[in-house]
Amino acid sequence: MPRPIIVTCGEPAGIGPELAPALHRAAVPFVWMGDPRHLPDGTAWTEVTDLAQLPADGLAVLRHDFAAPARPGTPDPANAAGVIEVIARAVTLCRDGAASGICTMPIHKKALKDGAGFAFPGHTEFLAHLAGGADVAMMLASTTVDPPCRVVPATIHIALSDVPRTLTPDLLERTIRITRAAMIRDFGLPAPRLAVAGLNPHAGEGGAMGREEQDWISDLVARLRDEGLDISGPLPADTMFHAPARARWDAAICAYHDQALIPMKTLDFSGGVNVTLGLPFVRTSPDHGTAFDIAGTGQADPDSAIAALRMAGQLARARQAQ
Ligand SMILES: NC(=O)C1=CN([C@@H]2O[C@H](COP(=O)(O)OP(=O)(O)OC[C@H]3O[C@@H](n4cnc5c(N)ncnc54)[C@H](O)[C@@H]3O)[C@@H](O)[C@H]2O)C=CC1
Ligand SMILES: NCC(=O)COP(=O)(O)O
Repeated sequence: MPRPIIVTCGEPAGIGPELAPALHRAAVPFVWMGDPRHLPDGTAWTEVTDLAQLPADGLAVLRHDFAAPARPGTPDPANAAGVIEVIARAVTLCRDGAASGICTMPIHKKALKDGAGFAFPGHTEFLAHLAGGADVAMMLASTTVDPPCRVVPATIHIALSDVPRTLTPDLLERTIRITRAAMIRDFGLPAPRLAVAGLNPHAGEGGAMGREEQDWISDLVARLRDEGLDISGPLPADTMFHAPARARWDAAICAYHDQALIPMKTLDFSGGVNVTLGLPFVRTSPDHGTAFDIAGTGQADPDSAIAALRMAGQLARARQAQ
């Protein structure tokens, strides 16, 4: 049997735990790690201790006891440490070879900061840290639209006012190279076509609306193209995401979070998958967050989580075949 994917429980007060019973639809061997008290009432689950021996039926649970039960919509600071421990434990299982990847359910960053002093903006940076300081990038990938929309923000969880000084030539070049390597290694595209979004409206319109494109982004893209990369840009971001434009690239490297995530989530919110590129193990996640406003109401759509688990299985198989 292939090694399973670990599904981390995420924030117990969010929608993560209630998505677990639907995940079998991904048709990927997986184990859910968390506190069984946080699963929806009536969930059929079986505790596993050996990842090579999964039960034939019901939800396989790798137990991690938390300090407190969950109250949907209201995170308990006492549970913050457990959320973090589960992620770290999943990484250890991957690195030990017992699991083939991780699919994380959403965390609430502020709840973890307030409850346990979590010092990372999100999973992406925490996982990079656990991997010994890996150079990573965040990709959001659609799964149900054609042509696909795969976007990689070069800057991630920072204030918009900090973007221009944080987006350096070094950061953009590293993000482009991480993206290209992952498209080849993980997505099976030997010659990925990359597009780079401009920072400013109309990609600066020749300096009339901002200078970064003229001052350095164009030169960086030209240098990488001379090196042999199939790369275009800087492109005006407002006209690069409609279907005929997406048909010209396999992944778009964007300047900042919302420039990347708004088009992807608008096109495919229920099929969107968050993938961390550049890690030594596979990690995916649904594109949505903890959705406290609907947690515990039964309204949560499991499709993005199912797509994320399915993609984790695909990426893990691709790596195992290498
Ligand atoms: N991978 C992760 O751990 C992620 C964590 N987050 C975190 O989640 C928290 C809440 O973030 P928000 O910006 O409010 O985004 P959100 O995605 O949690 O919610 C935005 C809106 O979409 C709805 N929604 C989200 N997922 C849904 C689903 N599966 N089915 C039906 N409706 C759904 C919610 O009810 C809400 O109205 C924040 O702390 C954020 O940092 C956000 C994205 C990813
Ligand atoms: N907006 C995407 C997001 O918050 C996911 O962050 P991460 O937890 O995957 O780093």
